[in-house]
Amino acid sequence: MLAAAQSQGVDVGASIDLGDSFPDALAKSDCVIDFTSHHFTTELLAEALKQKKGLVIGTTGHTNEELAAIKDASKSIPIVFASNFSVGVNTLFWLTRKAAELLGPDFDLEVVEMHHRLKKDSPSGTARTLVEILADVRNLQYDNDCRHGRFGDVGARTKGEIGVHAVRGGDVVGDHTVIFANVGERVELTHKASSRDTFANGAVRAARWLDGKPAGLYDMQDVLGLK
Ligand SMILES: NC(=O)C1=CN([C@@H]2O[C@H](COP(=O)(O)OP(=O)(O)OC[C@H]3O[C@@H](n4cnc5c(N)ncnc54)[C@H](OP(=O)(O)O)[C@@H]3O)[C@@H](O)[C@H]2O)C=CC1
Ligand SMILES: O=C(O)C1=N[C@H](C(=O)O)C[C@H](O)C1
Repeated sequence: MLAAAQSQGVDVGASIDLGDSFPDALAKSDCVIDFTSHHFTTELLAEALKQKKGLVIGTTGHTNEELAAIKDASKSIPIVFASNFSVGVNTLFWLTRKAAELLGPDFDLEVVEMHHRLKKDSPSGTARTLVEILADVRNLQYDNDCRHGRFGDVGARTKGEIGVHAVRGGDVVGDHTVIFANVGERVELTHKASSRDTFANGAVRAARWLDGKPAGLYDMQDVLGLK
């Protein structure tokens, strides 16, 4: 993260003393860039609200309650919340919506993601966002209509399901493929990240963009002007 910030001309000199606690560090900061665990989200929101600081949240794997708390906090502070900070994946989000609209309801929808062996949450936040985009186009819902993998005598695929499959191994930075499959043809949209710097650079860009923004819930598409 520090290297990425430096590459964007941000002063990350070793002389900056952020103190020994999160509240101390936050008091000396303009905003927080959060890539931790969703278990930290409640504490993060409480302190940011107390100190009226903006947030850039990249952490994934939140519960519905934590997602609701982020939305609620954004009524008081500006928050950029993005499952993926890369320019490529945000373009994939845009392309996925367009392809789903153009290909229409006859195409079966499946999302496959692969990440390094240390990743704790599944499916990835990016895969979840992709499914949410597809669900939005099809008038489906992530919680009800997303099928997480298949095992056993589950029967034939139904039209109203969107499959999502999480593969884990090695040091894979992050691969995502959206499959649109019909009888006789299929379209696949794939993004592969090869360096984590792409996420760090995007998060620093989001933090700069956030400066001076009013309270609200923003995403990386807002930062990149893709909306
Ligand atoms: N939106 C995006 O573009 C991206 C999002 N991510 C997401 O970011 C998150 C972190 O991923 P990754 O960096 O691989 O994970 P790591 O486990 O490598 O790092 C997480 C860091 O957060 C710290 N941390 C965890 N829990 C807490 C807590 N409760 N309080 C304070 N610090 C905590 C850990 O400290 P310690 O080691 O001491 O436990 C560690 O330094 C994941 O949800 C991941 O999906 C990742 C990359 C890109
Ligand atoms: O944990 C990771 O590594 C990543 N997490 C994010 C996600 O869950 O989508 C983004 C990226 O794919 C890397």
